[in-house]
Amino acid sequence: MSAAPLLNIKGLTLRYGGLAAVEDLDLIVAEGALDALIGPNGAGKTSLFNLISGLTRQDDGEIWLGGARIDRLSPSQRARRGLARTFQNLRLFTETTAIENVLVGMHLHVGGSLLEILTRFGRFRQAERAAVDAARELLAFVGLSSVEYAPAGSLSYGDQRRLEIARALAAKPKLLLLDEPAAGMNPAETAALRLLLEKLRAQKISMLLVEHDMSLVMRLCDKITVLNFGRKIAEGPPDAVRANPAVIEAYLGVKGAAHFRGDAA
Ligand SMILES: Nc1ncnc2c1ncn2[C@@H]1O[C@H](COP(=O)(O)OP(=O)(O)OP(=O)(O)O)[C@@H](O)[C@H]1O
Repeated sequence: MSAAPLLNIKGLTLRYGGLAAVEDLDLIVAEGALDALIGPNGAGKTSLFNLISGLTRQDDGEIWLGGARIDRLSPSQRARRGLARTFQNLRLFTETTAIENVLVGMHLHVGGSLLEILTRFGRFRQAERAAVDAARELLAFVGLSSVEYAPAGSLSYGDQRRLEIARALAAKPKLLLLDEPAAGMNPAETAALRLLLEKLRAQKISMLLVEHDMSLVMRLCDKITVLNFGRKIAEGPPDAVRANPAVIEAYLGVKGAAHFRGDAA
């Protein structure tokens, strides 16, 4: 039995001149799913994340979230509808503390501008106490309790990635888009990330992740969609995708079929 679609993408197309970065793409993320989007460099993964989150506008097609069409909304309107994302290149406020970074992610719910939250100003003071408690809980959830008041930029790379996830979670998203969450992580950090994503799945947060770490993707995800040159070339559970000849061929020039065994390299 398949769950209702939370994200429903229909015929999505984005062109840069003569090049289709994303072409006639259909994609569904079901409620509660933990799905992955993979493909060789330049396949269109980041372009698709930018389209979903509203940083880029499509040339064709539709994006629906929770039964409402969102593809004409601004990024912040989409965020208010329950969409959150992390970025391939971290986008934390490095000079401010970990907890303040989470509080910034919460501003959709607490009310008030970034500046007002950071300066603890005016009528937001009352809401602030509850927000700080919630931010603490989120930091504990991702395993960062011990560094609440450390500047974000002083944290290890793996901790900064987890802080980005905490900040994204602060907006209470229905769907979390994770752009290469394991990039640059050591094996211990990747193992901790995997546990974190499993905890999020247990909390019924739907996730779509772009990830090059095949071991992580193969072990963790319900469904994998494979892009190549902007088009979907395969989709299905990990076992089916890793055995798919079109997928192996798409990666052959990159790292070869061994890429898909899901073994730690
Ligand atoms: N702003 C842009 N202008 C022109 N072409 C672009 C632009 N952004 C992306 N592209 C092209 O669109 C295609 C898809 O790029 P995209 O970055 O989405 O791929 P990707 O799958 O995320 O790659 P990677 O794994 O390297 O991050 C590529 O051919 C890329 O060169």
